[in-house]
Amino acid sequence: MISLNIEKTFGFISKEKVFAYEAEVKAAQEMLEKGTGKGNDFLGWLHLPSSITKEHLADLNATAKVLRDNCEVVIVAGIGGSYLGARAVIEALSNSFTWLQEKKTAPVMIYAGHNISEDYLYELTEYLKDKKFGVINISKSGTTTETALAFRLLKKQCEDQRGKETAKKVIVAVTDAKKGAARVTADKEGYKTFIIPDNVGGRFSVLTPVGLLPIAVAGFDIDKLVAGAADMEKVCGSDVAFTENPAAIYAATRNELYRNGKKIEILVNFCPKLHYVSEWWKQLYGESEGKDNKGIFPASVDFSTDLHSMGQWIQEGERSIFETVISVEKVNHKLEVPSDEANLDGLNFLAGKRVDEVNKMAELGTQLAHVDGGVPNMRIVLPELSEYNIGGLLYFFEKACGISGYLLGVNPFNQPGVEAYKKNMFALLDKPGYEEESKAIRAKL
Ligand SMILES: O=P(O)(O)OC[C@H]1O[C@H](O)[C@H](O)[C@@H](O)[C@@H]1O
Repeated sequence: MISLNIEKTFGFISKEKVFAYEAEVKAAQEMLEKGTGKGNDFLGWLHLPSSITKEHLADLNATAKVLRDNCEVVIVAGIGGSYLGARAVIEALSNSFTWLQEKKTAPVMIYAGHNISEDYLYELTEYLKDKKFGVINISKSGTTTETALAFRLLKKQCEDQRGKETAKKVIVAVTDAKKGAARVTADKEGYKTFIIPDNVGGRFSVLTPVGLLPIAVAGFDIDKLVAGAADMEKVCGSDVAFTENPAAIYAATRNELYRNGKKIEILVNFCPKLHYVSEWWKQLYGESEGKDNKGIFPASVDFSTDLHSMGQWIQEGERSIFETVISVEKVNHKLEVPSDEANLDGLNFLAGKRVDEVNKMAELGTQLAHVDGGVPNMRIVLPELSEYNIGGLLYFFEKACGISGYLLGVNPFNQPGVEAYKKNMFALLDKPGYEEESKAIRAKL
C-alpha cells in the first residue's frame, strides 16, 4: 500500500491551511459520489476497481493468451488515454532490457498510433516484416487520426503476412460499444472486441480493457493490479476521514500550493521504470485541470538523470514549482558496489554498499537541497514495484484528480482544448466536411 508524506511542504504552506480544506474536499467528494458536479457523465472510473468481475478478468486473460500464444510481437495502437496507462504499467513492471533478452516469456510490446512520424512507422513496418505480430487497436472514439493511420498500415501488413484468418485471431479492438470507425471495422472483420464504457474518459481508462488487455499480454497479473486499485478505492473512499485519506490530502495540498503561487508540479522518480507513470500522470492532470485559463502545469523529471540537466533550474530557478516524489522503498534485485584495491576512481567509500543505498542517499540529499532552495516537497512511498502497488498508485492519482479538479472549480472530465489543433490539421489536409475551415485557414497562411 502506498503512503503520502506532506511534511516538507509546511515551510511554505501551513498545516492548518491544508487541513482547513476538509469541508471543501468533502463537498468535492460528494459531488463525485452523487454525480452532482460538472462532467458527471464521466464518473464510471470512480467505483470501477471494485466492480470488475472475475469473469471479465478471465475473458481478458483468455484473449491475452491467444495473443501470447500466436505472436512474437504485439503492437499496442493508441494515443493519450488509449496508450499511456498500459505503457506506464508495463514499463514499471518489466525488466529494463526486456526486448533485448534472448529468452522471451512474453511477446515484445511495441507502441504505435501515438505519433505521425513517417520514419517511425516505416521503421516499425520494416522491423515487423519477418515477425509473427498481432495488434491491439485501442481508441474510444474510434476515429483518432494518429491511431487510425497506424492501424490501417498494421492491419494490411498483418493480413498480407499472416493471412486473413490468422489476422482475425491476432487483431483485437478495444473501443466504443457502437460508435466509431474502429467499431465498424472490428464488427465487419469479426475481431474479438472489448468495450470502453461510455462513462469512462480516456485518461481514466487504464483499469478498463484499454490498459488491462495489453498489460495481461505483456505477462503481468491484472487480477493483482485490480486488487491493488480496489483496496485503494477503499482507502480513498468518501467515508474515510480527511486526515486518513491520501487522495484528499494530496488534492488539498497541491491546491493550497497552487493558491500560494506554486504553479508547476514536478513529478519526480529515482527509478527509470517509472518514466511512463509520469507521462500517464501528466495527461491525467493536464487534461483534467488545464482549462478556464487556470490549472497547475504538470511536469516530470527522472532523477538522478535529470539532476544533471534540470537540477539547476529546480534548485535555483523561478520559485513557482513544487515536487511530488514517487519513492520506491524496496528494489527487486541486489547489487553491491565492489571494492577495488587500486581505488583509482576513489569509490571505495561505497564498497560493499547496495547501489540502492547510494540512490536513496541521492534522493534524501536532493529532497533536503530542494526544500532548502525553496521547493516544497511531497513524497509518495511505494513499498516496491508490483502489480498490486501500481494498481493502488493509479487509482490514488485518479481519485485525487477528481477531487482536485473540483477544488479548482473546473470540469475535470472534459478536454475541449484538444480539438483546436485537430480542426486546423483537418482543414489543412482538406478533410471532407472541413471546406469552410480549409478556406479560412488558407487565408491566414
Ligand atoms: O481513445 P481515443 O478516442 O482515440 O482518444 C485518444 C486521446 O486523444 C484525444 O484527443 C484526447 O485528448 C485524449 O483524452 C484521448 O485519450
